[in-house]
Amino acid sequence: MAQPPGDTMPHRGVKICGLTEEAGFDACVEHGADWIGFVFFERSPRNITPQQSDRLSRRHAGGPKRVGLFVHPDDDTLARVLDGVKLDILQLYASPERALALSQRLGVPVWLSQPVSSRAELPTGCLVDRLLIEPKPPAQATRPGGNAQKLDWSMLHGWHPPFPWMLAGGLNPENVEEAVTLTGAPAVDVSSGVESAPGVKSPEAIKRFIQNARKPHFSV
Ligand SMILES: O=C(O)c1ccccc1N[C@@H]1O[C@H](COP(=O)(O)O)[C@@H](O)[C@H]1O
Repeated sequence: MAQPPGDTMPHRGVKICGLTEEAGFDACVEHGADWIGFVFFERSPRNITPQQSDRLSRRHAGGPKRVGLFVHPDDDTLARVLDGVKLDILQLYASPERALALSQRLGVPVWLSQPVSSRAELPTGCLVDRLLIEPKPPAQATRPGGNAQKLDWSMLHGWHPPFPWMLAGGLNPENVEEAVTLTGAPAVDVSSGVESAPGVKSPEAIKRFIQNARKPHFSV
């Protein structure tokens, strides 16, 4: 539903994904990110071990919820990571059925990444706690996300699904305000767009991304 500027705006959720070092993590806490993501995927420049993520996470009690990102994880991988670090939410690249089964078995909220390339591919239902709407990766990509690739936001125009979702893919401090204005996304996720080098977060970019994502806007 469109809202004129000046009305009470709903809180726009912000997730900063792929934290590996202290400065980035501290910036997320300081500037009020809702969620931070740890990537447990070896082919990512943001890959982190359970022990490293646990050390980072323990720098601050409370703060953003800790999201663990997994790409088609087997049961052993999940068990090993969950043994090493406390995660509040699992973000999965998996089939909806596998995601649902894991959520029921592990008793942890599960988000599902949903790559799309056209409006016709937008999901009509959600079996888990939230969907992340993002572009399909380029043909030569070595990972399904975290490629700084932008979705064609126009495909989300007027899309108001009855389930929680989040916009991801190619967002950065400069374009996030336009992205939320055009899509009405209730929450946004960024990884590459707040980095000074692959896998190294920029505290300054994190601050600007969070501020710009939450600027009041007139959603269309
Ligand atoms: O960040 C990664 O390295 C990554 C690796 C494998 C799967 C997903 C990954 N990141 C997620 O991809 C999207 C978009 O990222 P970007 O902002 O375009 O870099 C986001 O959901 C990240 O959580």
